[in-house]
Amino acid sequence: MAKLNFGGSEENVVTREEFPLSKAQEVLANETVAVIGYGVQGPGQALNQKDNGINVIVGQRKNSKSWDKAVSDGFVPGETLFEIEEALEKGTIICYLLSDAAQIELWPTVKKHLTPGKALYFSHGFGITFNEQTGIIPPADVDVFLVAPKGSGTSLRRMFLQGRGLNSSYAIFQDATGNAWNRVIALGIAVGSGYLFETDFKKEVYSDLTGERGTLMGCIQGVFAAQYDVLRSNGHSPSEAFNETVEELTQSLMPLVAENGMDWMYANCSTTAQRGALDWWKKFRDATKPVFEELYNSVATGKESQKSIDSNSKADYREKLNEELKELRESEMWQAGKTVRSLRPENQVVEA
Ligand SMILES: NC(=O)c1ccc[n+]([C@@H]2O[C@H](COP(=O)([O-])OP(=O)(O)OC[C@H]3O[C@@H](n4cnc5c(N)ncnc54)[C@H](O)[C@@H]3O)[C@@H](O)[C@H]2O)c1
Ligand SMILES: CC(C)(O)[C@@H](O)C(=O)O
Ligand SMILES: [Mg+2]
Ligand SMILES: [Mg+2]
Repeated sequence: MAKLNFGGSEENVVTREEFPLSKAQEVLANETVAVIGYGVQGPGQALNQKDNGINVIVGQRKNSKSWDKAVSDGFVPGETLFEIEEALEKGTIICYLLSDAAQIELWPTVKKHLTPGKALYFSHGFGITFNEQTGIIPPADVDVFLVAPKGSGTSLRRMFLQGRGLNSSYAIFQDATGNAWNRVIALGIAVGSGYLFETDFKKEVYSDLTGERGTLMGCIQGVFAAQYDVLRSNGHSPSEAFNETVEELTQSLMPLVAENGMDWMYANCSTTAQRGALDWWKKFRDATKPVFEELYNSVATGKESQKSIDSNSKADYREKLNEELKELRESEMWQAGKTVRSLRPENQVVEA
């Protein structure tokens, strides 16, 4: 395990150089990895493992869209694709990739199949950390660990196919076999992680819930909407407001920030932009910090996890979700975005 300096703090990370795929294949040679659930993470992790030569099977409800997707992705019913219980029985490592709320419902079934020496793998610290809400308490004689890709399952697969790798965190909650570290790192490499950084279950879920509600999705949509509204109410056209709020960020500036960092970005725009951005960033930090404190507190007190469990278990969950997504999709800002996206040259149909 390498110790790397992250802005002055030493942290443990595991790279592919240090733990190559050949080592992961060796560690997992006698294992059957059962990926339970084929939603967003399921396909990314199962397909990457399959392409990496790991003995992977999928457990999914029959007569579902996800079952059909698994078939069209190359998993074969009766050979590498099974009903959930059959996969649980066959698997020596159970990758529990149902939605966090569904994991509660299926837990008694999963527990039944966790015989001594097996491993229970998560991609989130949710079920274990909030066990008073989820009831997920594994038996003491199985390994329990997580690999949490820091991004969507869609990106995990795409980046794998491009020869790249998404970063993941890893954590061990229970080492019953004495081999949990090798198992979890091997899985982390096999699912296509670029590198792995160490965490624990509680830190993973607190940071993940904060991030997705914060800068990754909740906050960014709120900030987009605020700036777009101000531009629109001051007479700017939708195309101008969208380009200046979203399109330039995602298409031009963020890829450069990703490559070079924010100081480089500031240094490589006009002196006018530089001055303004330097003057304003602290004001935005100070304005949003209390909201982030409120958010973190809501995560740490278990309010966010409870809300997510409650809403997910309602019968009209999908219907309500679709209504809320429709509100976003049909907002003027994202309708303008649809037109803007269609105008990107790579999205234009070129006539011969
Ligand atoms: N979505 C992501 O990109 C992402 C990223 C990092 C970590 N995670 C974590 O990975 C895990 C899986 O998340 P996901 O987003 O892939 O899940 P998901 O919401 O896509 O659901 C996964 C599967 O659960 C099945 N399912 C739902 N309810 C069920 C039930 N009652 N009984 C049986 N099957 C049921 C669905 O058919 C689906 O195949 C979660 O712990 C999540 O927090 C997800
Ligand atoms: C992809 C995300 C937002 O990082 C993940 O945490 C999720 O829950 O889907
Ligand atoms: Mg998450
Ligand atoms: Mg996340």
